[in-house]
Amino acid sequence: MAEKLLVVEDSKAIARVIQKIGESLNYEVTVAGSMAELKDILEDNVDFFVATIDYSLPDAPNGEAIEYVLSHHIPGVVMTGVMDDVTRQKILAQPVIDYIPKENGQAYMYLKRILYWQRKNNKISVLVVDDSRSARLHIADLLKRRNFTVHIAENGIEALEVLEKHPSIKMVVTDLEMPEMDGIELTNEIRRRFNRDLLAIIGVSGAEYGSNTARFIKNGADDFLRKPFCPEEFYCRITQNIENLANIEQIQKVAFTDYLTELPNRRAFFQQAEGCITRYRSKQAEFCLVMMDIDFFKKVNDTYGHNAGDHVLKMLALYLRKHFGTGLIARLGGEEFAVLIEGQSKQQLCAKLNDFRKEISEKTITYEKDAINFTISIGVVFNSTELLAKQMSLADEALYFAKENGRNQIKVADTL
Ligand SMILES: Nc1nc2c(ncn2[C@@H]2O[C@H](COP(=O)(O)OP(=O)(O)OP(=O)(O)O)[C@@H](O)[C@H]2O)c(=O)[nH]1
Repeated sequence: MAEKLLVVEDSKAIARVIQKIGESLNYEVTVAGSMAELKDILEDNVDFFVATIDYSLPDAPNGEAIEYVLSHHIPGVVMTGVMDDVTRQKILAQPVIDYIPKENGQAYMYLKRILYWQRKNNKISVLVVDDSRSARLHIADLLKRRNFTVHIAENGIEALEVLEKHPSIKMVVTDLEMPEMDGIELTNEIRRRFNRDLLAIIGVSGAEYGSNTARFIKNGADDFLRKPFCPEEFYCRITQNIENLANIEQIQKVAFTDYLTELPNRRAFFQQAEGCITRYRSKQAEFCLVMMDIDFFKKVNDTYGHNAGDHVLKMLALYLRKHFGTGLIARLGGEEFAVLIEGQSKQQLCAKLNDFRKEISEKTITYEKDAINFTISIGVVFNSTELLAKQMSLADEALYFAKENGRNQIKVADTL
């Protein structure tokens, strides 16, 4: 079910922009154009995930709507055209998610980022490390407003223990001066265990120690906040670092995934196969490395078109997932796939592969008005102690032999 976004805004044009932003993020949007409308809406329904609140409404000109929305336990982002410092302080004294001056189009881009992350953040854990209880609670409170899952620690040693227990932690916000182990030592220790792709570190320290910014960064921190900091700066840095991690994750996903079938690609297969084989060997399991190729695939493309060919590749990937999902499957390129699986015995693995080959040969794939039949050839090497590249070349030779021998069959490398 879609989360609900409440837009409190008297300008119809701005409300429409925010509504569009909300809908593009799959929020179900309700608009209140005045304080009176807001009261009516919240009388019947307080089930809103988040609200955007215009500071000045015709019937509530001094931010009254903010307190009203927050009193219904609805987290709110304040949008305002009033830019003076007194208003800003008044807004930030309340537990709002953020405060956005409606200066230009960037304000709406920033709002979109907030609304996007507000839904994702509850799956992201952040560790706050500070020996001062009040500082810890303040940072934890700011993070909870943004929906993060928060862990806390009083010093570096405790922080390492918490990190060990909660591998889901993606970000550490650490103070500098702490007993037992300070923030710089902690940053150093964390970087020995987690690289920057997996975990971000933000160092925090008092204004009088200017050089600490560089010390934190040189020791592996990603960012730095000087105390006392304002909530807006804190949120900007947190969001920026979370977005960096998400971008790296996305780039890695793209680099290791086949775009068409969404199976792991050749790079991913080479990266993961050695580890799989080592695991199979250490538990003395029977295993095999399989190279698989669609027969006369060019004919499928020539007869039914390239899109139909793509559909066949996607369907084969689905069947591979269904049959060999517990192993490692990859599309190596074109119409060639690799599978690494363990089983009870060579016979059982052979039977499994043969059942798969047979099922594919009997299946009819429909694409638009066409019914497409195709077969696959398989080359396999069992329990090989050779290096991965050699195992792949042995399975490939067996595959070539299966093709030469008439296709739609399995050849085992050591029977060549
Ligand atoms: N639709 C589609 N076709 C692809 C893709 N990648 C490679 N191909 C096609 O796969 C075909 C492979 O042809 P061949 O190497 O001659 O092999 P084949 O026709 O399967 O014949 P054998 O392997 O000898 O049985 C070529 O026509 C490629 O254009 C893809 O992503 N989508």
